[in-house]
Amino acid sequence: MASAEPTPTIQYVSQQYGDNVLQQVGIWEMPQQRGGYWIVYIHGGAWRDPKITHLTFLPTVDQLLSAGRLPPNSIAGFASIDYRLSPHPDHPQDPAATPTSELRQARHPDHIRDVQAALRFLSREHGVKEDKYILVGHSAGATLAMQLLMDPSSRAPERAEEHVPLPAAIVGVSGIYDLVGLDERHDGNYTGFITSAFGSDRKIWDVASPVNFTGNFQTNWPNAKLAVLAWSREDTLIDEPEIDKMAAKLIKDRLNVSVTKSLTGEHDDVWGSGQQLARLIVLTLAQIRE
Ligand SMILES: N[C@@H](CC(=O)c1ccccc1NC=O)C(=O)O
Repeated sequence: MASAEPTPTIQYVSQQYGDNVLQQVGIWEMPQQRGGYWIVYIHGGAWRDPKITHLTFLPTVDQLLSAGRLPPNSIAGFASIDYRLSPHPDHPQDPAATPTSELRQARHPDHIRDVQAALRFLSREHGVKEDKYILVGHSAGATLAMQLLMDPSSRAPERAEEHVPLPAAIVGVSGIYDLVGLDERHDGNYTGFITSAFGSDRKIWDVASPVNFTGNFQTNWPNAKLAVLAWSREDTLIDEPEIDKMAAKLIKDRLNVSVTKSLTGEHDDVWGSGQQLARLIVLTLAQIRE
């Protein structure tokens, strides 16, 4: 039956979930395929790079739709979250001449609050429900994915308006999980962007770092199916101890963890063409649909 299935049509919209221009989500919805998982992406860019936006997920969406590798009805849609960014010295803004809604002056916990607000919006407006999506984060986006599980306000079932749906699986790609350790191993070269995002108090960096989470990830994420951690040995920005320490913490907390170091290329190559993220998503889907 070569000609049976028409190619699924997919509509792209971007929608605001807040007043800042960066408080928006890109959504690719497959209306005729309700019932499958949503794939929700959080981009990286060190919490500050305005050139890395939700649209960096587009090559992955294209790959997944064109490759014909997705089982029928396995995907309900794709969403990619923008969130308010911190200041970047290479992209200065004049506060006197810039509308507040365009200022990039976020400071932790603004980034994670925006991710939570975006997930609530996606749940309300698009049916992205608890356990019915895979959360994929790259670099600082992987930090945010883990921070979602660390934050008690993510889990407020008694207060419906605050409740944030948690994913069935998380895929952390080239993630930052230990802010102090990462900066130390890079001779303080990351102090600038970490300070821009978290302030100068390293005690706050430690509390915000997923590897130092004093709670238990499994307790906070009781319906977890799978945590995937992926990294490329050719990544010159994020080194191996990041994925190793994160894996150790998740395993200690008794989550089902899959670690792969078989990505290739530089830090941003793992999402650049979309091929590697698409492959990770296909594998993750296969594992959680078993
Ligand atoms: N392009 C970023 C740098 C960046 O994204 C980055 C640098 C080192 C380690 C991790 C990084 N990104 C994580 O989200 C910047 O302009 O600050």
